[in-house]
Amino acid sequence: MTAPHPVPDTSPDVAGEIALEQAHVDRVYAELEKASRRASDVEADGMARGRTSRAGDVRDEEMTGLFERDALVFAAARRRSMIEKQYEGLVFGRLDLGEERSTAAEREVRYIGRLGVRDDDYEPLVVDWRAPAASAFYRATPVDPMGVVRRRVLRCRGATVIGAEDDLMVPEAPDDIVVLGDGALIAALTRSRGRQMRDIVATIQRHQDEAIRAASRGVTEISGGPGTGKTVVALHRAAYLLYSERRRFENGGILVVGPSSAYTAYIERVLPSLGEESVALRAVGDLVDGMTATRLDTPEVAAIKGSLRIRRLLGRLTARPPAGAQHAFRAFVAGHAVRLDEHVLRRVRSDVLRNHQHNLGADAARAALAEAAWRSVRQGDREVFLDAFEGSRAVDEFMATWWRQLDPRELLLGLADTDHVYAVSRGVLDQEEGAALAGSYREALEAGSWSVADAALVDELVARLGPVQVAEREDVGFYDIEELDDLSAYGVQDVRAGDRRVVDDPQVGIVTPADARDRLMMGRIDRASGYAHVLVDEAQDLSPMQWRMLARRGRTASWTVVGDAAQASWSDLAEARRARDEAFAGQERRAFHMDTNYRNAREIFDLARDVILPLVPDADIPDAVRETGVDPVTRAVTGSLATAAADAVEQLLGEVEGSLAVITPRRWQDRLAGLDGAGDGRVQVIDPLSTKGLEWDATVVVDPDAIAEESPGGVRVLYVVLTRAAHRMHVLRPA
Ligand SMILES: Nc1ncnc2c1ncn2[C@@H]1O[C@H](COP(=O)(O)OP(=O)(O)OP(=O)(O)O)[C@@H](O)[C@H]1O
Repeated sequence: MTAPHPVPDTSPDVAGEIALEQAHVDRVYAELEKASRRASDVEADGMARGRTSRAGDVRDEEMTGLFERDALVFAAARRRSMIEKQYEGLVFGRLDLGEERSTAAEREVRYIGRLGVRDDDYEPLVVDWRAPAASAFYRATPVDPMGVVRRRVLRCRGATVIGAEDDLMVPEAPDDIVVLGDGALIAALTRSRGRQMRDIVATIQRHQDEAIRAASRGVTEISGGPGTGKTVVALHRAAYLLYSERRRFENGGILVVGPSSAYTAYIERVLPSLGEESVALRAVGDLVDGMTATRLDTPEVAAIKGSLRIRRLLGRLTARPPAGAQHAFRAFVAGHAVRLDEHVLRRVRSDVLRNHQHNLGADAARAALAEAAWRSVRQGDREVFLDAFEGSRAVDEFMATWWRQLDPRELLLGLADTDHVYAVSRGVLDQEEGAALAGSYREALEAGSWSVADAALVDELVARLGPVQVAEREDVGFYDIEELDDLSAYGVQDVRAGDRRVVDDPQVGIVTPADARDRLMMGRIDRASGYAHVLVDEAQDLSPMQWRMLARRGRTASWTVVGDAAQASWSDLAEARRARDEAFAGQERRAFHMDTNYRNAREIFDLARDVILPLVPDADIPDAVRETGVDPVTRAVTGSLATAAADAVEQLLGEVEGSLAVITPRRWQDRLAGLDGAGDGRVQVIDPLSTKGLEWDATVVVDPDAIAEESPGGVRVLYVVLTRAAHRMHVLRPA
């Protein structure tokens, strides 16, 4: 395999060129040292300005001083932290610009780096890769050289230049120009992979750069087959947007959404390495604040929870009286016996819900109830009656259950009762589907964890119900505590108002999250906050309900949407497309297509292509540019699968330098779990769906037929699995 670390080149041409580059890089680092020291001084100075010898009130002018200080210290600390983070490989490119036959004196030299650095005379020593002056570094080609004679990619370790790779943009190099290396891209692609994705800032290709720098407004769609750089391009686009319109995107926020927490862990280093930390990275199961969902439902249940028809069921849940509410209202008010039957209460409820979200509608409901009560009496003075109604303890008690605050999670957990599901799903789900849905909530109650598909349902319910209103501390009075106390009869052991514990039974002690129901209801669910830009990766997998969840976060946002239909694990693509169109709310769209596979060696991708094409003839098949001369190994296993997998792992650990995955369907997971962490942590055992968006140097694919059978997207998920390896792949088929 190729060496993971570049070895210094020692030929005389190279040594001379590297010495020249080193001189410039040294100047840059010296300048940075100075800048870093200046930033520290500003920080120290700012802190000193904020110190005051007088305790007590702060005068206005002092306040202004403090704001200034905060702004100064913030800017200086940010600059210093950026400098520290981008120390490694700070300068990575050089352009020699001029006419084809120009002399050295006539040419302009421009260095490109992770951030811009200027000398004392404000002359640029390095141009930020995102600045317009850097764009020729990515866009110049021999057909359209854009004034570039030579583009050079520098390889550095720390502050030391150890190599360089050149591309000549003119047919013949001027005499004084030395051309080194075989091209930076292939060198980058052959390097081994780690556990986390790296940035590609030194080797972004022209077509990728066009997508990265596309206008910020509207919807930018990036499509392409496996390994075509869609994810990495989208992340560089986020960094570019922050650079080009920092105020808009930093204030409004950029949300990056991926399929799983394994994916967010995999990509989380890319943006910080580009100097950007103010981006929210979320897995689709973590989009609802206060809720974390990683468990996957069976494909049948995921299909029910993801499709739009579930909205009818959710609508019925929110329109019903809460569990425990009385069916009729009876009380003496102002000397009159009032009785409101179930059908009257139902009408009052539906009238109120027409104009109010349930959790925000308690006052309106109380007023409507008073009117209905008055209509049923119509004796005496109306105002006197309404006043008495308002002050009635019986009304308080009735309202406390009839219109209590509803937590969306409680409504979903109610679906663990199959009969309840049948009652609310008539005309929406058949019996089998209803039973499967109920089963999934019993599973949640056993496991104490939500499924990824539940997040979208909770979000939909929050939108219908409104956020749960928590009483202010001083509003939590005797009645509340008394009423909450009763819940202990139903197995509730700990109730909190805000962050205050109001039921505390010393016999029970502090309730730990080991209690599954408690764990499911932990934290406070809130309304979605909006973002200025939403970037969605693996968009082909989102269900219609998940698109609605995203739409709530992107009502005023521009979008970058990345995907490949052939890798979809969601079955009803047409319905998902409609929900997606709705989320974009008619904004202008621009599309970019990526057609070069930078990940897989050609030999590996050929195998994957032969699997997908017979079943999905219109799959978007990219060109794999790199060959290793080594075909993937396919073995029929007659003996123990665990032994065969261990053998494959051992062989591959010797052949590649970096990461390795054993990808196995659910049925073999337990038997292969022991391989996780082997090779000093280089080996990971992982299920097929969780491999979305990830890559390894080598993979062992276990039982491909079972992967296709078990997965909701069938062969499309197998296609994902077969396109995760960069350099080597073994496929094991139980005979
Ligand atoms: N210009 C480039 N220079 C160096 N490496 C690149 C370049 N473009 C892409 N790559 C590498 O190719 C690999 C695949 O990229 P990425 O994961 O973004 O592809 P993808 O299209 O999102 O794949 P998939 O759809 O299969 O998940 C990554 O290792 C990425 O760093």
